[in-house]
Amino acid sequence: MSITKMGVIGMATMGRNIAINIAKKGYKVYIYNRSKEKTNKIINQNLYKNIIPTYNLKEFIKSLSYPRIILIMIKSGNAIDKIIYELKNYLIIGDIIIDGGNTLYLDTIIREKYIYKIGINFIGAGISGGEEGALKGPSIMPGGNKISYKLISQLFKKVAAKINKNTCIKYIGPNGSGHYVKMVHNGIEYGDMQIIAESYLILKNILNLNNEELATIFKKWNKGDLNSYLIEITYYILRKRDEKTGKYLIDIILDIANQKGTGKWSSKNALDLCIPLPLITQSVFSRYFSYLKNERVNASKFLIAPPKKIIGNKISFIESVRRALYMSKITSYAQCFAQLKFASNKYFWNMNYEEISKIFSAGCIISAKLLKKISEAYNNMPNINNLLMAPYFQKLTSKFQSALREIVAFSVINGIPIPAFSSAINYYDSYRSKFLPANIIQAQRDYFGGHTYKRIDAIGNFHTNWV
Ligand SMILES: NC(=O)C1=CN([C@@H]2O[C@H](COP(=O)(O)OP(=O)(O)OC[C@H]3O[C@@H](n4cnc5c(N)ncnc54)[C@H](OP(=O)(O)O)[C@@H]3O)[C@@H](O)[C@H]2O)C=CC1
Ligand SMILES: O=C(CO)[C@H](O)[C@H](O)COP(=O)(O)O
Repeated sequence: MSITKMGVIGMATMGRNIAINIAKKGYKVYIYNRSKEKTNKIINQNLYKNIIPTYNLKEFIKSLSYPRIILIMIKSGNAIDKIIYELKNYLIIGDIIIDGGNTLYLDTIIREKYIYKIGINFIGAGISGGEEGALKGPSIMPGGNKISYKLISQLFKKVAAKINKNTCIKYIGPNGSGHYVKMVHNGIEYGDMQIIAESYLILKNILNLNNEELATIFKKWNKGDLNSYLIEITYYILRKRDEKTGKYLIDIILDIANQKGTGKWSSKNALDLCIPLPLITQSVFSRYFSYLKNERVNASKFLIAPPKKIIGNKISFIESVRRALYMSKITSYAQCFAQLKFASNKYFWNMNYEEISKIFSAGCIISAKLLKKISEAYNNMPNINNLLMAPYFQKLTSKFQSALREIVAFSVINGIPIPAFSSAINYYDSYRSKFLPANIIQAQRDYFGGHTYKRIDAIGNFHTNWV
């Protein structure tokens, strides 16, 4: 069946730009937004004749042909339930609703079940790329009923980002799997942003570099292994001047990092699954630390910093920071892909990690050169438990670990907070540890609570009368 038209609900940043993107590909796009101002704004821009405004849901649905394909791009949470509740009055068996927002995968699992029961197909699609990606080609992670996905796949392949011969969309799996992958994508995004921020802090505080010098370093890094969207925009951010004052904008931006919460979802999920995700969790906590601005300012007057140690060779220090950043990035992706694997097994999603790394390769916030190495690693070893064990990453981390150790130690000695960098080396060391001191913890649990322990020389649970 050939699709020629579809509907988009929600004309804020993402919905508007995806609607334009779809229209550019020659489809008729009927748009609807709760408040009419956003709809009128896009129409007044006179962009494409095949973007057609509608002002209530009834009119919106009537404009579409069967099966009606409706992409919802609105604020996640209750708003999605409300809109589905209204839509359900007008939809018939076989119509397709796609939730393209940042929805919690657990909500998608519930909604898919409910909507499927009434005969409507539901796809929970993670979409990444921000404003620019939505317009030029985002990375799309669809989950849900595979037959419905097949109906919309041709259209969405035209909309998605392309890199080399790869189109950044692939069916992920049933029910909430697409939104789960988007959640993990955002966890990676939090980690990447935090380790870039820590690199900036180390270089700024230890080497006293100015914004132009810092920008030059990021520009150079972007030409090598660290090549990524986030490193690229950091270069532009560091050079941007404030229109009002003429000063560097970065020096005027308050050091409080906000969040909508998807990074927190990743961390909470890892805690629920009982799997380690320290770098992402430290990145979430770092945003929480940033909120304590007044307390931090006050504490800085009373809690003494250590005396500054001077570094020897500036050039080799910068190279160590680059290696520390790359090593941290690798451990971060290793943690997050291990999280995907654990969840995929638990929920029977049968995820393909090679394909997922390819979807992340362009159009999204975490697009990076490293993802090519990750997809190659999964191509060679599809069932590997942890990316650190892939021969390429074994070799690379054994070479780069000393730089990360050096930078973490030097930052700690100088009193520079680097929670994500230090969690990266701790993850690496914990993962490669044949022995961890959990025997002490287990003995303590048995001592105070009779919780029993296992022995290395016998099978079963044992309890000791410790006193
Ligand atoms: N911004 C980004 O960079 C990215 C966002 N996303 C996700 O995509 C989705 C859309 O994001 P974005 O475009 O930024 O928009 P926002 O998340 O800022 O949401 C604003 C839109 O939601 C609509 N809305 C809010 N509540 C309701 C409701 N109860 N009923 C109907 N409509 C409602 C608003 O309508 P009204 O104008 O009437 O208020 C408006 O169109 C979100 O889930 C977001 O998390 C995903 C990737 C990137
Ligand atoms: O999904 C996104 C990109 O992939 C959004 O930009 C996301 O909302 C940013 O997350 P937060 O507001 O929590 O920093």
